[in-house]
Amino acid sequence: MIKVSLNGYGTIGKRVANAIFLQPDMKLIGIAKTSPNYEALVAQKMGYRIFVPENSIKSFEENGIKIAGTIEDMIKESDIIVDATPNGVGAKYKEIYQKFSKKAIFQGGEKANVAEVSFSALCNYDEAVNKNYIRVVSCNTTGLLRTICTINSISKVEKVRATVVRRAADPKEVKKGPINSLVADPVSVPSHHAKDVNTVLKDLDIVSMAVIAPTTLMHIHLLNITLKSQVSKEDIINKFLETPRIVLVSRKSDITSTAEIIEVARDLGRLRNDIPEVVVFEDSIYVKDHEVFLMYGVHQESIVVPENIDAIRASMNLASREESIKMTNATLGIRSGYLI
Ligand SMILES: NC(=O)C1=CN([C@@H]2O[C@H](COP(=O)(O)OP(=O)(O)OC[C@H]3O[C@@H](n4cnc5c(N)ncnc54)[C@H](O)[C@@H]3O)[C@@H](O)[C@H]2O)C=CC1
Ligand SMILES: O=C(OP(=O)(O)O)[C@H](O)COP(=O)(O)O
Repeated sequence: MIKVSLNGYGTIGKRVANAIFLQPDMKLIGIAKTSPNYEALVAQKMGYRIFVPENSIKSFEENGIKIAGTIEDMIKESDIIVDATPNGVGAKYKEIYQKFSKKAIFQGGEKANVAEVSFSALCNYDEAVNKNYIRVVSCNTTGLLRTICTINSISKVEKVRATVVRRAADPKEVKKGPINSLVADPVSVPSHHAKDVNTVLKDLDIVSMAVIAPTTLMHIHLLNITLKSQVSKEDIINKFLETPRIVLVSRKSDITSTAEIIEVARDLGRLRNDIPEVVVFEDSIYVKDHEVFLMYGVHQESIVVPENIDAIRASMNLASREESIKMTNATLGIRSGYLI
């Protein structure tokens, strides 16, 4: 059993901790938090061991939270740490991981150079095998890479033009906006998403533009992909249907929005309404000569969760790409085919 700990128990961290807990080849050592807020109280209720900075022990204990030790204690006890702390904080923690010769998985908010490799399981699992420091790319980049690498397996992708409609905030974030505007973010082109895709697919011709929309549920991507050879709409649909971590919504289900996708997750009783799969609108797939157009939704809070689990296996060389993806999907209930 590989000993794994989770530093930064927020939107991503709480989901990855739960996923680690469910893996048959991993043991969750504990989670680290800095503030004794509701997330720490829930973690305690879940039965996780909680580690905190030395100077915060008193404030946690005053809030009725039992402490298992300091964050350094947790790091020392682990073989590998998943760092899901806020953007830039992971890079500071890297010094501590290095000090104790521990491997670490970072998130997409960190700069690419924090790690030896940026990671997307379907695209470059093998490149990450045995690496000490791996960065799971951001939610939007994970959605882009999963889709592009899948289409590339039926015909070589020569060019991608992507428009990313970003959710403004996660549902729990009370201070973020906008509430009454679409914001070009970044206003400059290309947005950082194309650059981030190039950390994995280094030679791909990709340009992305992004706007932020006042919604919390999901991102939506509008893609225009140029292929080397023409493929049919059916070829693409069939490939998506057999690909793990991609699901389709069809005209039959009458789903045309992120709200309805999340409602299906609620109705299915999925934990936290999570949909780690890329959700492709089947009717948006359109082929014109060598060009493919499509739209899909990305559930920002959960799409990177299976990638983190596979990144741990790659780093520890625990399983092949196929074995790891299969085990992760089975334990987390991640599907292929139609969402409903
Ligand atoms: N929220 C999202 O939609 C996605 C976020 N990411 C990336 O995941 C990373 C984490 O983002 P979120 O989970 O959204 O952030 P978050 O703010 O929800 O969670 C961060 C957690 O880290 C804790 N923390 C803060 N400083 C700390 C420290 N010094 N030591 C230990 N814990 C500390 C906070 O208390 C909080 O619980 C970022 O790199 C982000 O870019 C990636 C994909 C999607
Ligand atoms: O990494 C993300 O988005 P991004 O790929 O658009 O930068 C996550 O959704 C976090 O974005 P945030 O920095 O707006 O919280």
